[in-house]
Amino acid sequence: MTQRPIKRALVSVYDKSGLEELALALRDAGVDIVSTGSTAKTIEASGVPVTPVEELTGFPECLDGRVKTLHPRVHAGILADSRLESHVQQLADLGVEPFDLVVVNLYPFRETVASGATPDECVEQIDIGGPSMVRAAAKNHPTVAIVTSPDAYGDVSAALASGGFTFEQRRHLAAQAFAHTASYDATVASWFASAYDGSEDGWPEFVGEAWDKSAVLRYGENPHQQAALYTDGSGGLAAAEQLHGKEMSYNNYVDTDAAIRAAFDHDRPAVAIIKHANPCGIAVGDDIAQAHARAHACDPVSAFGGVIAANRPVSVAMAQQVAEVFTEVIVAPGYEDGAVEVLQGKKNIRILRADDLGQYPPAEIRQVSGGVLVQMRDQVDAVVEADGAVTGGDDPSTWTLAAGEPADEATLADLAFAWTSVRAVKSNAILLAADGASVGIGMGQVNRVDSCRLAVERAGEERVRGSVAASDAFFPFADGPGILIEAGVKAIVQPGGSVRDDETIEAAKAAGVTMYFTGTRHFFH
Ligand SMILES: NC(=O)c1ncn([C@@H]2O[C@H](COP(=O)(O)O)[C@@H](O)[C@H]2O)c1NC=O
Repeated sequence: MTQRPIKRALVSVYDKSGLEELALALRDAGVDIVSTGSTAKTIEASGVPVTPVEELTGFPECLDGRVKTLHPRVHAGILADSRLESHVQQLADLGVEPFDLVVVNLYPFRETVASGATPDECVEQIDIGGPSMVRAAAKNHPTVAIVTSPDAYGDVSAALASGGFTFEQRRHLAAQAFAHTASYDATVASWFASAYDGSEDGWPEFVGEAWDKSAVLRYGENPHQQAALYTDGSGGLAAAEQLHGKEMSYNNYVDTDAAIRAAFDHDRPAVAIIKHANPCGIAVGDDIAQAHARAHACDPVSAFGGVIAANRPVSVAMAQQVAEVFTEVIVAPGYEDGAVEVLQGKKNIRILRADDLGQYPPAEIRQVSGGVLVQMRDQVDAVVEADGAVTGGDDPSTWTLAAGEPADEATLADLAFAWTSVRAVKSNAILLAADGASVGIGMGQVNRVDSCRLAVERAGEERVRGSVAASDAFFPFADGPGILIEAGVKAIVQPGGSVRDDETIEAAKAAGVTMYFTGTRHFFH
């Protein structure tokens, strides 16, 4: 279908950015502007003639702005289908002039909720008239162009210069507009559902999420799968700034998220190196370079082509270490002067930065066929401070000594580190640690005894002796601990709770190995 010239526009925007430029462009193109309250005042102040909407409706804006544009003279002007002679005739009979362009953006409901406003203040920010106009204009896209974002004002100027939006452009704008109101309503409905639905089980009857496309990825997990990245606008990895390197792939995102999860569990400077969503090294250190060196030493073979997360700004010393190893991605809250330049020496490394890494919403969602599972996120409360002190719900002071002598301070700090770190390893997970660094990790096995074997084998005879072990869940049999004990592990931390705990405790006692029960497990599938 052909272009439709823009002769009359309705403008009603909460976000006034770019409004003056838009108004000037409309005026220069000879477009009549009708507008609401403070939008009209802003337009007028820029010297552009504007008709207040009250003049059109013959009705004053009232109820603190709850009623401004909710009027047949507005909505008939938006909804008349210019292709239908009957609509054109009816407008003429009613003395209503049609609109060709509607520019609306909505009250900031999400931002108001996030600001900690009272329920009444949040409810007042639910836009009613705005979405009505947006939906009406989007429905009538064969006639009307709908613009919901200041980002599209440049397109309006271009359309004015070229004789109007084409049908395809109006249809595209309509799709954007319906996505905008759907996202807005999902936010409002989720807020109501979680704040007021009154379910006795504590779970809202409705969960709504809206994501906006942020990037088309080269492919998905495999080259034959198409993929894209969508964001919820809350920041995090999906919004991280890329400072260097090739574009992020689907697998890069998955692995980088796993790396962030692993590194940001620790309070001390920490580095996690991930391959295929599992850590091949996690370590804390006095500084970030030391943490990286220790994490890398855990499994240098697997660290090749890995994804690295640091929970502190990357120093030049760390960057120099990283630059020696082929690395897919590095992500950190910042980079000290000169560190990026050192890393850039590697052409392909993707360098990411974000201020808010490690902050996840309290609930997480996983898709299954026909639905989604929603659970509260597994949190780690055990925090190892620089002086080795541990605080929080996974605090060793809450653990039960099940076998052997109480651990000395250094051993207890290592157990706490291992316990915190094993949370980031896919189940069944066994993590061996020494001096604040993993030395052997057994991950993702379908039985715990194989994970023990793998961890011991990865650590090697020398490093396993005198190390400590953490198991993400209880040992169902004494065979797993038997492998760890025989290899020379000096202390073990595990949740406990198996019907055969006695056998495991006996094995530890017999070998003089310290064993703690945490009472908490950290499965990660
Ligand atoms: N109630 C109405 O009739 C109504 N019509 C438009 N609005 C909103 O009012 C805002 C613009 O108002 P103002 O021009 O006064 O700043 C826009 O965000 C628009 O979405 C309305 N406000 C809320 O529903």
